[in-house]
Amino acid sequence: MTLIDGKALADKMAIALKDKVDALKAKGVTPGLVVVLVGENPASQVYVRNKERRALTAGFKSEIIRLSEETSEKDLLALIDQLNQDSQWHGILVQLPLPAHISEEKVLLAIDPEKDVDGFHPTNMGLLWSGSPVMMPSTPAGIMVMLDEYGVDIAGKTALVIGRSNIVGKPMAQMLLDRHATVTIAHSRTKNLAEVAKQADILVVAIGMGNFVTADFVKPGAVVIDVGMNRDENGKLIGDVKFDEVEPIASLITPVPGGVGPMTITMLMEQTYETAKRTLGK
Ligand SMILES: Nc1nc(=O)c2c([nH]1)NC[C@@H]1CN(c3ccc(C(=O)N[C@@H](CCC(=O)O)C(=O)O)cc3)C=[N+]21
Repeated sequence: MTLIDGKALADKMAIALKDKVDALKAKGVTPGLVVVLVGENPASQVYVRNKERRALTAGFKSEIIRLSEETSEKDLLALIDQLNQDSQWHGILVQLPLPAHISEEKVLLAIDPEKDVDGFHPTNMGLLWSGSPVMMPSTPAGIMVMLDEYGVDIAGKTALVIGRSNIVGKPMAQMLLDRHATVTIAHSRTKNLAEVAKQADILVVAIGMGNFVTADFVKPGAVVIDVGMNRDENGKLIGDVKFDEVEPIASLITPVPGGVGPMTITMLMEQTYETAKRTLGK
């Protein structure tokens, strides 16, 4: 059995989380997660709906604020300021990508780092890189939980992260480094990528190109984590890894859907719960 079942693990963690949330509610704190969605990006709509569903199942207070594509940067920043002040919200998530006329950097800077459950604020990114993380980006955090759950030995192993985004690639590399892997970050300018990838014991693929990683990229017995969320010509959700070809070679592999995606949402919930719990002593 080589499959890492992210959906099953997410469901298992959701049950445990519900109990933790009930206990926190008994102490008078209900975790609150607010999601801000600007525009009509259909893919974002699906993710946001999944987040809402999981938040309500966990017993959170949850709201989606939907703003039109034409919302000004100024109005969005004013809304974030208001949510920062509002004590019912422990976590604020502004769904990315934002429309082109809004500066992502300004928006992420505006979110109170203590409510930044995505871990995208430079303060939280810096804390992660300096070895004392508080808020961690959900996707790589979920991948670390999956690796641990499936007993993957990380220390001393070679890990290759393909993709260098602030959201996945960079924090993923740091988390693997923190667990004593020998980490390489590859990207679109990397030469001989297949050869480089073939050295890796742990291969994390986050480049956003459907079926990009084929059998010739994969060392026999490698652990392969597919962060990709692409649509094929029929609108079907596919990963960055050509699953059918790579699965027989890998020792463990995540499917798409049902792998990294559900765990991303679960980690967001866990992080919002932890953030709410931290307010108890305040
Ligand atoms: N500020 C911000 N934070 C994010 O965490 C964030 C974001 N912006 N923008 C978009 C990406 C993408 N993302 C996903 C989360 C869950 C699934 C997910 O649940 N996927 C399911 C199925 C989804 C389907 O069927 O379409 C699965 O893989 O099994 C996918 C993608 C969070 N993101």
